[in-house]
Amino acid sequence: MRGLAVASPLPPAAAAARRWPRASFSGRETSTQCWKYDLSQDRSLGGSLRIGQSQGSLLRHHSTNLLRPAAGTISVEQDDINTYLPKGDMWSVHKFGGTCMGTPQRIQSVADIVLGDSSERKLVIVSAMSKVTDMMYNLVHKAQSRDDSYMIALEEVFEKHMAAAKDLLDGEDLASFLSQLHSDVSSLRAMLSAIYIAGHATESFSDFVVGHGELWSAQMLSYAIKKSGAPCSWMDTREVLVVKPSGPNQVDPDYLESENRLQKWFSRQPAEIIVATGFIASTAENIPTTLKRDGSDFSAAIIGSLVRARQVTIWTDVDGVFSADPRKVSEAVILSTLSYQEAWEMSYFGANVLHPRTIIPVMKDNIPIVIRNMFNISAPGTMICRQPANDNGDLDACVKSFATIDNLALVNVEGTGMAGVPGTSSAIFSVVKDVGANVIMISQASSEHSICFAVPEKEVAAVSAALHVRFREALAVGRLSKVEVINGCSILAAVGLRMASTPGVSAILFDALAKANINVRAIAQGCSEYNITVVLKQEDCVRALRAAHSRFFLSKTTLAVGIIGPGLIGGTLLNQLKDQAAVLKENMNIDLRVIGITGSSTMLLSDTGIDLTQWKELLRKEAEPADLANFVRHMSDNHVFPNKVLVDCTADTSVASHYYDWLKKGIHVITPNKKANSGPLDQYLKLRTLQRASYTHYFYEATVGAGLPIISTLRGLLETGDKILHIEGIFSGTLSYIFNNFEGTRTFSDVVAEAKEAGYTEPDPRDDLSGTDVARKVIILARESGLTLELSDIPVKSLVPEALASCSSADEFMQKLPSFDEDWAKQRSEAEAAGEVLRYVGVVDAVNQKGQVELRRYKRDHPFAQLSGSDNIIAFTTSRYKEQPLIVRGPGAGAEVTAGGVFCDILRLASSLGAPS
Ligand SMILES: NC(=O)c1ccc[n+]([C@@H]2O[C@H](COP(=O)([O-])OP(=O)(O)OC[C@H]3O[C@@H](n4cnc5c(N)ncnc54)[C@H](O)[C@@H]3O)[C@@H](O)[C@H]2O)c1
Ligand SMILES: N[C@@H](CCO)C(=O)O
Ligand code: NA
Repeated sequence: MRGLAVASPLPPAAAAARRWPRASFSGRETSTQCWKYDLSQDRSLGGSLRIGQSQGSLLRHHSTNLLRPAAGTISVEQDDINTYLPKGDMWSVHKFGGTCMGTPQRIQSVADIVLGDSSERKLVIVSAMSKVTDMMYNLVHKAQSRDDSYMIALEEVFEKHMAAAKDLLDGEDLASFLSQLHSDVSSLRAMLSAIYIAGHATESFSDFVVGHGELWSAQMLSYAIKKSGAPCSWMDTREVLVVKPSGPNQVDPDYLESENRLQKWFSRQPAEIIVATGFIASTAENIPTTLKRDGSDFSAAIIGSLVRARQVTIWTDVDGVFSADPRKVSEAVILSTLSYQEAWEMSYFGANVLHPRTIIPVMKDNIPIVIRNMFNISAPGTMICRQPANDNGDLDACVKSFATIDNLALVNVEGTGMAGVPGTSSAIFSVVKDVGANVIMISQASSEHSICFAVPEKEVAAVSAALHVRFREALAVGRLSKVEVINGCSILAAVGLRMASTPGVSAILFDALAKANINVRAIAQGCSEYNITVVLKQEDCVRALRAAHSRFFLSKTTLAVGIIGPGLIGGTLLNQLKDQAAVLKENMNIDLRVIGITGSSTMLLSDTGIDLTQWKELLRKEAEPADLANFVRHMSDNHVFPNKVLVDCTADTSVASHYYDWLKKGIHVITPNKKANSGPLDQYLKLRTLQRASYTHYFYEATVGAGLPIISTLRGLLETGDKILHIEGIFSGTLSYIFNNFEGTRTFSDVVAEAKEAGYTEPDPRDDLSGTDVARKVIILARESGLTLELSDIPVKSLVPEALASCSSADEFMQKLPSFDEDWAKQRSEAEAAGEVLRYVGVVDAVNQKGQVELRRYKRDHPFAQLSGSDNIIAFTTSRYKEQPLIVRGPGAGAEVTAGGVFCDILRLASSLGAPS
């Protein structure tokens, strides 16, 4: 049918003029998905013709038909029409809403957009100027409530349009518009006066009044377009668009009648550009009415369908349809395409998409709708069509968007008496219907022991009460065990057409939720699989939305970081994060935001991320008194980021004692602090058990060997089934440095001071010299290997002279240390005389379940004697590495390498949260 016009040898304008008076369609949606063109009414056509489905016959018959018309019916497969129709002379339909028509300048811009469209024929649907529809409803309201200020209000309406017209038009156009405006306002005055007298307005009176906004805006725009010399008519759609009521505040178009009327209209006014009124229509009896809610979009879709438009463009003030509410998800993106069903689903969830009703008329004709921003013409907008062309088959791309609904309650009806008993769900939902509550989602497991559904929270009390009444007996005898209400719920829905045919989508969704530590209360997925709906706690909803969105969308794996202890390691880490953040974002899609830094006296908090180029200064100037509880609350209350990590860069036992609670709250923990893993065994085991049982991560690579891969190497051995026999090494960067450099040229105390200066020592160097730091590392590795040892089980040879153990500060210790230099010089020379060196080593004896820390002497050719700087060396002897141990060696202390090790843990966390590897 559309092919008739397409293959026409006539010039386009003439073809269109001929087409419409003669085009009459019937039986358009047949069961065989055929389109039929009824030529019987077309007197210029004679005979009978049926068009086949192959390209050749289609085209041949088309041209035959046009050159030598025949009467009868043409049926063409829908797909053929799409394939063979050239787009050239088809209609382009545009719709401009009230905001687009808000001022004379905007109306002029609308005219420019229409003129810039190179389609041969354009039909432009407009709403009333912004606020005018409300003004018109207000007139009616005032008149029927006997408020005679309706006269002044009508005057304001008049003034507004007159002013706009004077700005926009001139000469004869202006005169004729104003004369029409005058005459319309007079009839409105008469109508409103009648309403005032009656104290009542019928729906059609009201519709008559209200529809004038569109009549005026359409006329103004058509004059504005004509001013540029383009042929343009305006159409009062009440003359063509016939609708019938189909429910409260709802109408259905009468396509056949509307089409007939449209043809007649075209036969009278075959212009290339037509500006038509949105929103208004008439009944079959020619009584003015409106299309009710979302009226103008609906008008555009119906008219788009009537003229078989190439495309319907809905102009608005946003760049298109977002992948999620941009107020909640800052990385939401504009979708380039959506299928009709996806748009449908999304509009249900309140996304700023078209009302589902609007989509129906164009959907049946496969006419694409494009949503575009009139204030940003460069944005291509979102195209809603049958099967988006750019669906490239990516797993991630099959979810198009996420939406949420808040303020819901779940009702759970449970009991063994439900299974296999037909009618239970019918009974439940008829109660819900009687209460008038709206069921948002339903879920029933196939065991049939429970059925749950979500309703708006404000309706749940009535639903619950009614269910208790209805099932009183069943509850009393135990056939039902409970009717339970769970308040404070939200729905998160993932929408996407290709979820249907793509395995793994729900796995990704639930994985993202699990990793954000979000509990899912109920799940529903319709058979259409356009939508997976999960019910969760309302307080988790935005976080869930962000977690799911960032997992599917491309956008970054976002991780909010809280740094505790911005000292040497913490401070170096902050600087490394500053330098690397942009690269990570660009190359790895990882978005790290430090949202808090706390030292022991002050803390700095931010909801969206601290500017790391000046964190030191900010911490000095804008900080508040430090309070660890508030700091942690700031992290856990933050709903901007789905994933959070606390990085403990202190050496504090009390900070470490909180890890368990933080992990419980779903906050990941990363630390170079050895206190937790080398503290009391029971607490350590509790922590590890929690870590294993949750999706919350606890990483501590830098606790042993700083940035060297010690923990990860050990884990790799264990997890692949190797057996640890023995771990031996130099675990202290400080002591390594000291004995590597204590070669007779400098005193022992000087070398210790150098190690401290180089940042190798613990905050208190006695922790290093006493062997405690090494013992802690031995314990950490021993426990990691499965040994259940306490720190006190490790015999430690302390290098701290007894007399200095009681020094009150690290400084005092450093001052008094030189008095022991002689003793040290002696020990060193004795070893040297024997061709040996001093080395401080730690041992994990897994076979005998023991650990040990001591100062040993090694021959000069021993690998432990070959170290330099702050090198650590760790030798793993295992079942697989039995003859030759696996050795890891390198600098094992120092700010950069340690902070680097902590940073590595942060990235390990990001990657386990879904960042690319
Ligand atoms: N220096 C290294 O080479 C190295 C290597 C591996 C591991 N580590 C570990 O890294 C951690 C930090 O070492 P560092 O050398 O940076 O020490 P540091 O003394 O320079 O820094 C510690 C910071 O933590 C702050 N702090 C202490 N208690 C706090 C509390 N309760 N709340 C908030 N802040 C607190 C301090 O004010 C200081 O700013 C230690 O656990 C250490 O064992 C250090
Ligand atoms: N003080 C420690 C830091 C690394 O844990 C050392 O010297 O090894
Ligand atoms: Na390490």
